[in-house]
Parts: sequence; C-alpha cells; structure tokens
Amino acid sequence: MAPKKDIGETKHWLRTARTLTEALPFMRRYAGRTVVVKYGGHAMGDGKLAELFARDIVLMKQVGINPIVVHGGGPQIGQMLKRLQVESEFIDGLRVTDARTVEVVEMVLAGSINKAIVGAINAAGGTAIGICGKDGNLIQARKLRRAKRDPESNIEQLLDLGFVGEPRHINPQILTALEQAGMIPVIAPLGVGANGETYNINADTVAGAVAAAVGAVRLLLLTDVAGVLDKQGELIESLSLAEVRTLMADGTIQGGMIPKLETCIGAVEEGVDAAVILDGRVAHSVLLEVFTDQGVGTLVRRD
Ligand SMILES: Nc1ncnc2c1ncn2[C@@H]1O[C@H](COP(=O)(O)OP(=O)(O)O)[C@@H](O)[C@H]1O
Ligand SMILES: CC(=O)N[C@@H](CCC(=O)OP(=O)(O)O)C(=O)O
Repeated sequence: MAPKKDIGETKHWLRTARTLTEALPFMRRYAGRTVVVKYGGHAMGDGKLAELFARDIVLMKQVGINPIVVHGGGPQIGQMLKRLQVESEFIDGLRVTDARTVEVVEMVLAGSINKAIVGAINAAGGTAIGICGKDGNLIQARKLRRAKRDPESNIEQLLDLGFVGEPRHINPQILTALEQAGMIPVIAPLGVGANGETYNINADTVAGAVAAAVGAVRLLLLTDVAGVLDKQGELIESLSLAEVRTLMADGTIQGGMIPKLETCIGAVEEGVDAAVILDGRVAHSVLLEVFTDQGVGTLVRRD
C-alpha cells in the first residue's frame, strides 16, 4: 500500500489540482495560437527572474501554445554606452541613435542579451533560436519620422532620431518555420533598411508588429511597473482604445509608456485579440496572465 501523504503534501497537491483546473480552459483556448511576449530590459532583473521567465515560456510551448519572445535591453545598452563614453539621449521614450550608437545597440541587443535569453530558455528545457530583424529579412525597416509640436510657437517640427527605424514589412516565414520545428524564436529589435543599413527599433514596436503579422492571440509587454497607473498611482486593470488615447492626451501616460501604448493600439487595431502591459519582475507573471481568469496588469482591448 502506498504511504499516506502528509498534510502539507496534500495541501500542495490540492493547490496544484486547482491551478490545473483553472488553467485547462485557457490551455485549450490558446492551443496552436501564438503569444508574443516582449521582455523589457527593466523586467530582466537578476538571474533568478530570467530563469523563472524562461520556465514560463517553455511551459507555454509544452502545452501547445507558440510563444515568440521579443526582447529589449534599453538599460543594458545605456550601461555599455556609458562604459564606451558615448552620450545618449531619449526623445519620447526613443533613443536618438547616431552611427556610433547603432553599432553598440546591435552589439548589445543581437549579442549578449539575445544569447543570454536563448541560454536561459534552453537551460529550462526548450529549444530557443536567437535572431534579430535582419535575419531572414524578418523586419524590413525605414527611418522613423516623428513630428513634435513646439509648445511656444505651436509649429510642428520633424525630429531627426538618426538610425531609429520603424517596421515597414514583417516577413513571418522564418517564424513559422521555427514554430513548426518546435523551436522558440527570440528576436532582437533591429531592422534592415532598403540599403542594408541597420535600424534600432523600440522593442515594444517590434513586438506589436510581429504580433500583428502572425495574428497572435495575445501580446504581452513585460515591464517594471504593475501596468498603466492612473494619476494617483493606482493600477488601471482594463482600457479601451479610446480610453488609452484620452490618457495619452491628458499626460497620464509619459516616457517609455508612450511607445508601449501606441504599440497596444496598433496591435489591437491590426487584429491581435488583446494586449497586456504587466510587471515582469513578478515571478510567473506570464503564466498568471495567460492561464487565469482575472489575469494581471493592464489589458488593452478594442472597446
Ligand atoms: N501612466 C503610467 N503608468 C505606468 N508607468 C508609466 C506611466 N507613465 C510613464 N510611465 C513610465 O514608463 C516606464 C515603463 O517604460 P520603459 O522604462 O520604457 O519600460 P521597458 O524598459 O520595460 O520597456 C515606467 O517605469 C514608468 O516610469
Ligand atoms: C529606438 C529605441 O529606443 N530603441 C531601444 C531598443 C531597446 C529597447 O526598446 O529596450 P527596452 O524595451 O528595454 O526599453 C533602445 O535603444 O533602448
């Protein structure tokens, strides 16, 4: 006869059974669909968090969902630029990128960060392949043109952000091939221009464009805050596209949150079911979002 379970073990078993019962409908709903997860530089934290993140991604793959990881690395690029004594400036959450800066951006994003994430996923039992937008012509990009209205003169000026790009066309074939081979794509946010030049693209923007191109069921943007906060600092759990636009216009949303929400609007308008901004520093936040009813963070939905 099998030995009796002790009470602690039984409680743990019951909790696991409840978790599985709650998760099963979501596993069925998302089976065979793609979830794009943007892993922000601020969300990466220490090694333990990266390990938990990698385990969540592998688990998703094991239950039949296709995760695609798009990563950032803004703070890590900043550290390297500092070490190399290259000045760096942001406008509306975007790094002004001259020729010297783009070399460093490529080295950090497609090099050390991409390979660290690939290593973590592989160590967790998955098969990850690291690529950037230049591989397989995944992201054809063009120079980003951004206008800003001068508050004093009220005249709109075109800003020159250098080699900052925006996706012009995504070729998802390479992603489909990796997915069919049971592999997990890990994408560094660089694009290739018409003349072969490298563009630095905001990682949220890339995640949104990839999610739209593959018809993802969810776009998850992992960051270092609980989600979108209101003026009192309280988490907003759900926002329609119209509500997002209001918060942008009244200044509640600033800095790096601007490209994040612009991305959510674009992705949802282009057919992604919903986008979520959530805290990547919370252990298993990806699983909590995908496999529970209430989810976490701020959900951006069509209406
Ligand atoms: N309304 C808001 N709610 C939450 N965060 C906001 C808001 N407005 C601005 N932010 C800022 O946006 C930051 C997230 O953007 P960013 O630093 O670019 O993240 P990541 O590196 O993860 O992409 C937050 O840490 C916060 O400082
Ligand atoms: C144009 C632009 O700003 N590119 C970003 C790319 C990395 C990124 O987006 O990283 P996070 O997601 O960690 O912020 C940069 O140079 O920092």
